[in-house]
Amino acid sequence: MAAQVIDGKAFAAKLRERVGRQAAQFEQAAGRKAGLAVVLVGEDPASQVYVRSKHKATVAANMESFEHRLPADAGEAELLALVERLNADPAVDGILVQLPLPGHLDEQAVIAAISPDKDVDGFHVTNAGRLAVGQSGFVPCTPLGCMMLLTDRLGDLSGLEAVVIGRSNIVGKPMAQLLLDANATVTIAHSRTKDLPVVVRRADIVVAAVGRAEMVKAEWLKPQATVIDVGINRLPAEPGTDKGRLVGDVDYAGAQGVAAAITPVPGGVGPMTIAVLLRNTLVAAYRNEALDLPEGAL
Ligand SMILES: NC(=O)C1=CN([C@@H]2O[C@H](COP(=O)(O)OP(=O)(O)OC[C@H]3O[C@@H](n4cnc5c(N)ncnc54)[C@H](OP(=O)(O)O)[C@@H]3O)[C@@H](O)[C@H]2O)C=CC1
Ligand SMILES: Nc1nc(=O)c2c([nH]1)NC[C@@H]1CN(c3ccc(C(=O)N[C@@H](CCC(=O)O)C(=O)O)cc3)C=[N+]21
Repeated sequence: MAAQVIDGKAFAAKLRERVGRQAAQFEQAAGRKAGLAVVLVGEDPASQVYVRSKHKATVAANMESFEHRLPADAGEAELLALVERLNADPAVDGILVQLPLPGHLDEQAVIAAISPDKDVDGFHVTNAGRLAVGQSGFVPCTPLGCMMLLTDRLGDLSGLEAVVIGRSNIVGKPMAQLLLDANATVTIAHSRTKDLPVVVRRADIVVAAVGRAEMVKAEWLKPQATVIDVGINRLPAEPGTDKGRLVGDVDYAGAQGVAAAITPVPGGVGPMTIAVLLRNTLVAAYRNEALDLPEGAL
């Protein structure tokens, strides 16, 4: 039987709608809209696409969107000064500095400059630490979105074997942390893992966050596994076309014959990331105004 397709796009649309309704209520209560500032340094085309879709989604969810573009050769002092201004701006609840930054800029220093209470990406060490010790803070959008899809599908994850492939600070590590908090038995695999197919084979839940097109093969999967494919890889354009198609880190077609359920690329995790960003921004807005988020809101 073919695997079920986990429709992240539809799930994300519902989440954005809920956030939009709550954002309208926030505006009533606070006398202003919740605000998200996005900072883009340079002209990376993929980043420009993301930033544009974040802007549209923010406005559609009844929030204010502030876009700041700096040239690719902007100095670190200039970027840090902008972050400081956004930290101090009461109209800004959330700050996102689009990554990757051009090579001459120190990403860690820039992230460290963002106020943890406005760090809706959840990348600041304060928020990473809060996640690690179980305090409430901001959780990175992509892993939180993956968890929403998993718990929606599987309910209680207690005792399930989860394998996360990838250990980045923005996806793999926080993903593993969330799965652990949900009482899964968690393994983190990475480029030094000796026998990845064998490790993946024991997983009831596979989260692939590697950045290698179709690396995870159908034969690696345990039958009836649930597969969350975070990877976004653009294949080279076919002759006669201008853009290559997007694929994930998992051999999607093959996995469909083995897995119980799988997220597609596009239309899986990607749309969830943006929806959770809006959710985090609204949570930040309620906190910044010291208002209580309505019970069971999001
Ligand atoms: N859908 C979405 O919203 C988002 C999608 N992404 C996508 O997710 C993917 C991962 O992103 P990100 O975490 O930032 O990537 P990074 O490049 O920071 O991390 C990749 C991880 O994969 C591991 N890895 C690399 N090669 C192998 C291999 N052959 N076998 C096993 N593990 C390997 C690396 O191991 P090691 O640590 O040993 O080097 C590393 O931990 C990318 O495709 C990215 O575009 C990212 C963010 C959001
Ligand atoms: N500070 C920061 N925070 C991020 O959250 C962040 C970042 N920097 N840098 C880049 C990555 C990547 N990322 C994605 C968001 C949405 C889609 C998305 O919506 N993807 C669509 C397809 C989009 C397309 O067609 O290109 C989909 O999968 O259906 C993908 C990837 C956020 N990131």
